[in-house]
Amino acid sequence: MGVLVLYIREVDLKNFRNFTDYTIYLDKGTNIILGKNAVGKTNILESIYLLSRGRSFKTSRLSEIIKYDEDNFFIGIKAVRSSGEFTAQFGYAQDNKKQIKINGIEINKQSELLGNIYTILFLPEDLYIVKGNPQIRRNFIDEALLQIRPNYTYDLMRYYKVLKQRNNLLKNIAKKPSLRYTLDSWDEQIAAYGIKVATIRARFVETLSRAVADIHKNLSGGEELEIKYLVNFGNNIDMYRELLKSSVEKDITYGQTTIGPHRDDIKILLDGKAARTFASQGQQRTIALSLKLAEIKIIRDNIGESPVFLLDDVFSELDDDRKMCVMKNIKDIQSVITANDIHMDGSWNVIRLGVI
Ligand SMILES: Nc1ncnc2c1ncn2[C@@H]1O[C@H](COP(=O)(O)OP(=O)(O)OP(=O)(O)O)[C@@H](O)[C@H]1O
Repeated sequence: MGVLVLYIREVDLKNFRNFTDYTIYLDKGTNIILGKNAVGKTNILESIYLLSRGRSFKTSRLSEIIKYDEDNFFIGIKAVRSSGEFTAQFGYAQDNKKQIKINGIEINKQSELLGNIYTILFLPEDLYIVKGNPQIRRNFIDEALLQIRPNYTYDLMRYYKVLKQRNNLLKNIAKKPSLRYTLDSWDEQIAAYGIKVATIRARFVETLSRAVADIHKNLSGGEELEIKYLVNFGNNIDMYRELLKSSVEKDITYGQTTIGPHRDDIKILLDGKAARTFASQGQQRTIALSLKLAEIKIIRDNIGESPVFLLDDVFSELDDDRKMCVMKNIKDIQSVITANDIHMDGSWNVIRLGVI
């Protein structure tokens, strides 16, 4: 892992979404991108995220990002890091060609891009980490782990691969019961990988729960937040194997494995009550924000420097006290915040897009 980027100072965009040729200059601290709807504020966050993670949070098709009627896009980032200037460039042409350069040198594997610029993204829909279904919470944990512990990708991929194979076999057994004897070997594998995934997730949720409690108390003016990883298959491999065995008839009927970490959940408790059903929309948004801030703290503790915090439309539904508290909490890290307007005084860098 290279030296971590301390802060981004410039983003150059060419034919990127609605920008033909645009440069944005950022400060080390809080940056607020102001503008009316559809001027391209979120697109700027998307460009930074793309250079950090190698993919967009809006689309899986890079061709969609190219400005209409053009045939390629380019993003260039200049950053200041302890060892000097750092540059990263990402070019993509219509014919599916990517060109990625770090400090002017072309890299062949996209994975080499990762671990240079760390970002944490907050989107309005992150409210659904609290409010939505368990899959959204699992995704949040998995995404967080991928930045902190890149090898986790392999554990997760192996688990999902075996799960898919077991599910296919369950469907085949329904048609041809004599295949049933082959289940045992899959159960062994699925239990081994499943325990690994759940253990890594549970450990991370414990760390997250410790980190988020103080942050949330501070943001909310005293509310107690607690999160717990809920395993649906017991806490050891023997119990897991037993449960796989005892649910086999149900699994064959549904053609799906009903036990395992792909069904786990993360319980979020606000003052001891389930935040999913009990908390208000503003409280849920504050919880989501606290979780992201806790993620930043964990990355900082692990890596030694803070990620860049990208916040899309964070102020909607937060009252003035909570807004001020958010600004106070992020003042020591680099952040890029989009907003339609801002009615607060502070020493931040304001970038106005379009005519407002
Ligand atoms: N490939 C593209 N080429 C040109 N323009 C595009 C492309 N993709 C998206 N756009 C334009 O980008 C604009 C949306 O930008 P963005 O989502 O960043 O807006 P925003 O400023 O965040 O708005 P809001 O305040 O409503 O969230 C839309 O007008 C859309 O038409």
